[in-house]
Amino acid sequence: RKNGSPPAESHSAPFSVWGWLAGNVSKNENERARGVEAEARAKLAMEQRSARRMKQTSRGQRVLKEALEFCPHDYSDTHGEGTRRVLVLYGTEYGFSKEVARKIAETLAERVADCAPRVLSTAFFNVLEPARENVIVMACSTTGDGVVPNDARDLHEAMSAGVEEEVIAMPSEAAEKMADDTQSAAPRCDKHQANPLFKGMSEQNKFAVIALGDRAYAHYCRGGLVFERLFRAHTSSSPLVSTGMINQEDWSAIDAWIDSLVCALDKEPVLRQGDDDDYLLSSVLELDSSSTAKTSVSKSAFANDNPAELAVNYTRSRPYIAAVAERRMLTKVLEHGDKETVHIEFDLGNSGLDYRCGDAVGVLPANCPDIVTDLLVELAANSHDTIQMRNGEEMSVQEALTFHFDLKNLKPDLLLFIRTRVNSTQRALLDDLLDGADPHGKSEKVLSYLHEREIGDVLADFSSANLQLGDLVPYLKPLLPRYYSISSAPRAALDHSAAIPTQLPARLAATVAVLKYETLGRQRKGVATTFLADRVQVGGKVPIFVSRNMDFRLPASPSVPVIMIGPGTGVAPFRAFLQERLGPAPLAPQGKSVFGAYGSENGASESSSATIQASNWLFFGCRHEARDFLYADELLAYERSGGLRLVTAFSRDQADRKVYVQDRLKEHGLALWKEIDTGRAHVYVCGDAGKMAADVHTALLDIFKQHGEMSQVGAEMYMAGLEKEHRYQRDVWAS
Ligand SMILES: Cc1cc2nc3c(=O)[nH]c(=O)nc-3n(C[C@H](O)[C@H](O)[C@H](O)COP(=O)(O)O)c2cc1C
Repeated sequence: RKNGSPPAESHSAPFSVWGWLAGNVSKNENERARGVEAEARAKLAMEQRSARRMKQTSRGQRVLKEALEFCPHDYSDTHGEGTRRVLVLYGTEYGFSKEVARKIAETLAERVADCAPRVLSTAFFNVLEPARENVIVMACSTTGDGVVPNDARDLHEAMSAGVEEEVIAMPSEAAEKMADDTQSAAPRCDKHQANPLFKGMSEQNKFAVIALGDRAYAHYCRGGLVFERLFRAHTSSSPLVSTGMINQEDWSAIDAWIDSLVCALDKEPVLRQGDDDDYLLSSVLELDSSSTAKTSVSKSAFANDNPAELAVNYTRSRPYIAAVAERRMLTKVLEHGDKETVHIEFDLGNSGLDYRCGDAVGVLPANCPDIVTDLLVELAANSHDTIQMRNGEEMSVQEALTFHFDLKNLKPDLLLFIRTRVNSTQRALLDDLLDGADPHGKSEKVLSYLHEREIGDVLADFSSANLQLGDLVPYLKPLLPRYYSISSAPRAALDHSAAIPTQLPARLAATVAVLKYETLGRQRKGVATTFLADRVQVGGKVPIFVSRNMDFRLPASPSVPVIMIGPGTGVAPFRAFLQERLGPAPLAPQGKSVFGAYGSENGASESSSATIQASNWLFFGCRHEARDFLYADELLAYERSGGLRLVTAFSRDQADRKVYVQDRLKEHGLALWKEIDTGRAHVYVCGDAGKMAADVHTALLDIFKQHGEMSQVGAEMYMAGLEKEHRYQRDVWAS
């Protein structure tokens, strides 16, 4: 700092020694004080660093220990000669792959001789020494638009070093074909360039992959398939068994794949490890005995973690309990069937919870008290009774049913269990229902029966079973977090925006379409959406955390044009994008109606080209301008200010035909083509992964064909090029 000027921040720092001294002491004293201040600052920084390190290390230790607790084996028996070291790694976004990994480990421990399976999250891959594992089994899901889950990203990056790029970016169909063929050639991996962690891997290190996904998505099981190819590259060999590709939660297919793995391992010669120590076990044992925060984990497991991130890294198991700061309805319900969508804002207080535009918020919901009460009555249970959870923890029945169990999405094997408890009349009914079902009780008939029912309905149908809650626990799924695209820009982004007059409070907003429907003559409610829209009050608390979405990011330069396509709640991340680029919407003074107040005369609004200076283009669609035009006032205000080019498609506002965003895209085909090809625009799509995303994709290809004069293949290659340059990004979900 020149001229001894005080550090800029001391003016605003509430307890700054400097700020206090400056107004009260002479020049000499000032200088001495500055020295004291500098010393105090250095000491504080050191203390903070050491506190962060403690937090970082103890968090790492706890998680590693938690992860390894899934090991069904007694380690002490498994170090002898002939024991196979099997590591089951999982990469998960929503927890299903972890469940599958656990089942794999349990089965292998039970059915394969000389096998010591352990389970570990991919998030902790850097404690691994992959070359010292006899077998690595990987269970990995796919998220976003065909990418690996967040917790597997670092592993993906580390394994990708030195591997030819085409292998990593291989299209799904080719990858699927390869996955089916255990003999196809291994992709090339340059061992000199490889990450040191994987350098020692060879064909001695066997591997197998099970990819969890959903056929509704364009890139089916791509996350697992990418890892399969990376393992092929590093070991220069093929998987032990064909890669499993699992659609949704198909446990029969999972069991069949595990069976094939058991057979393959039975046939494999038992290899003895050169060393008897299990390095992973040693790490955990060391953790057990370490009372201080020494970095005992081999290879400094958490060296890559960014301490700043760790300090504010709330997760689904350690969420931030946020207060609801604001909630408002974004739609008007005029008749039965109209959509209900709410805007909800969480106060982030001093949490330090950090997010970026494009990220999603994970919400841990609570079940509706009516369902819980009905179930307590059905089970003749007292809410204060206690119950033992799967992890051994005891809690009240009320708490377990409210926060921990999914009471709506039921597993088919629940019916198989109930069948063992009912009287003969009800057993005959169940036999009929289960006729033709697989060993897990799954069939089309069973799924459609369960689809219409919640747990209380099933228990009422088979009341003679006389069940206790404890009986049901193994058959109930855990209540999972729900994810919503964040519809606000973080304060940090807004602070940098020229348009912000004052600092805004740290908040996080979500846009939630409320799910209400009827089955069997009863009103049903979506768990999380009605929790957020109806049950939690302003000021009430909600556990939240952030789910990163690295594949949905604004270009670094604010001058790069963006084309945003987001019908319905798909507009959520684009509201955040607009806030980041333009500042909060320049709303008109209070008193204007939210709906249609600024719309153009013919109902569909579009800015006149004379006023457009913006490189922000938004295609929004909904049913009716007057009912579900989300954030109409804000979007139209941006448009009026010249910051946004807005194109709307109100599908049901014209009697003769329905108009969707893809139709509007085609109407603006030439201008879009110029913006993409000449302007180097980035294109974003958010919303329904099924019909909307596919139709928009086709519309874009048609535009490339027509205005770029390309063939179908040429247009597809052009699109692939955009994707590779991250200029075509999608945040889509299957409804
Ligand atoms: C937002 C979202 C995006 C998804 N994207 C894909 C995808 O691109 N391809 C796919 O096969 N499955 C996709 N899925 C389905 C998941 O992979 C599937 O539900 C899996 O069982 C989840 O496992 P996990 O809980 O371990 O993450 C997606 C699911 C969600 C919620």
